[in-house]
Amino acid sequence: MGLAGGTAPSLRIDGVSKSYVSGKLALDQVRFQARSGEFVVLLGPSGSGKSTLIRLIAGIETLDSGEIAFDGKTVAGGGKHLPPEERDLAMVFQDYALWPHMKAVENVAFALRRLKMGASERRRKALEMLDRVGLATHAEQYPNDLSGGEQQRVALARALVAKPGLLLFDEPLSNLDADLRERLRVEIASLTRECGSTAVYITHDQSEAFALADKIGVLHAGKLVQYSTPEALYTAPETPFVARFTGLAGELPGCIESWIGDETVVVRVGDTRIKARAGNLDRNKPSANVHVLIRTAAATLTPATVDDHQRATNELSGTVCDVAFRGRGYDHVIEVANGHRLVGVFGPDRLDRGSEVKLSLDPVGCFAFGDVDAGVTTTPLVADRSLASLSMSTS
Ligand SMILES: Nc1ncnc2c1ncn2[C@@H]1O[C@H](COP(=O)(O)OP(=O)(O)OP(=O)(O)O)[C@@H](O)[C@H]1O
Repeated sequence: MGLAGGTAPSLRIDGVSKSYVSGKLALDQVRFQARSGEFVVLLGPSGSGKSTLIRLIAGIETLDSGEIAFDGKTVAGGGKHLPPEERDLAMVFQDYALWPHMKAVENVAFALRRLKMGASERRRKALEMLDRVGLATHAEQYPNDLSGGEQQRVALARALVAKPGLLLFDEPLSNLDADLRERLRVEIASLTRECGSTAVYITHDQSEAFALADKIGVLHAGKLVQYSTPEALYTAPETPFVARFTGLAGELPGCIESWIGDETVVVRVGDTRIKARAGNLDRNKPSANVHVLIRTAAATLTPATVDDHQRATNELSGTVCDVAFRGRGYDHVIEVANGHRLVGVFGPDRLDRGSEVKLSLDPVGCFAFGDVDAGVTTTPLVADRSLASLSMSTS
């Protein structure tokens, strides 16, 4: 059975704000567009407004101001609010949300109830869809007799069976263990793309976001702080928050020594110089003290040699503090100048704790930011191993 259904709508979110009765401003002037068939991931920490935004798109919540349009037609805003059942969408929830009194096949067939087809046709399509998600043999079981991963597959089949124009995913993998997450993530990606639907997927997991997205929107305290391709987000984060939330080895304080053009600075850090992309800096507004934020993938590790006292630009010396086996190689924690640490520094060989090393930093993965938040740490908020292998040559 081919999955491609009707036409997938483009999606426009325009200046959308939402506050709750508590007075809490959950979304503040959020604006982005998705093309027909695009897979958008909204990434942000807990409380950043992800669920609120996806619920507004679904029509489960009403917005305060702004507009949501599918294919240029307003579904919410300006006094209009189309109910969820009139939006040609399906949603996959974190907690599966299956009907406990219905068998798997009945849960899936239920999504076809509004279409003009007989019960046997609905059942046939539901069985086909369960087969597509690998659950043909579980069709007659009730949700309570299925594992979490199986229940989420039923929920995925239910979302896909009516071939909706828009698919919404509310952290669908967060209740599953690591191995299952990875397998189901791949299935979600391939089935959604085969279906041709426009998709909006929310998560706080950056590796999931990078693996799935055509576009990633990063939410921070109700604001969409960056909306771009995964490659652009990784190589050109616009704020320290975005850089930190998408995986850093660490941050080193320094001061600007010179500019190269308008986009690159040379920062003096201890006894070395680091060439870095000028994050939020403006060469016309001097900002002497900055932090260099360093991607894990930007750091290449080699054992120190006797002539290493001559430091080239973007080379640091350090000491291995910790080493962890990661299958394909090893992640190291390296202490560099003034006790600052870089974590998740990948190398094919184990370098023992206490050994002296040389770090070469690719300028493409180094970002100089002024005005970084107070209380800046050298430990990234997120240091995801799976991103350590991302190439820095995507810019
Ligand atoms: N029903 C509600 N009533 C009052 N405040 C709410 C309600 N729902 C969410 N909020 C608040 O709005 C803000 C955004 O919440 P939201 O659930 O959208 O964030 P989130 O990024 O999805 O977080 P999480 O990942 O923890 O679900 C939070 O500060 C939250 O406390």
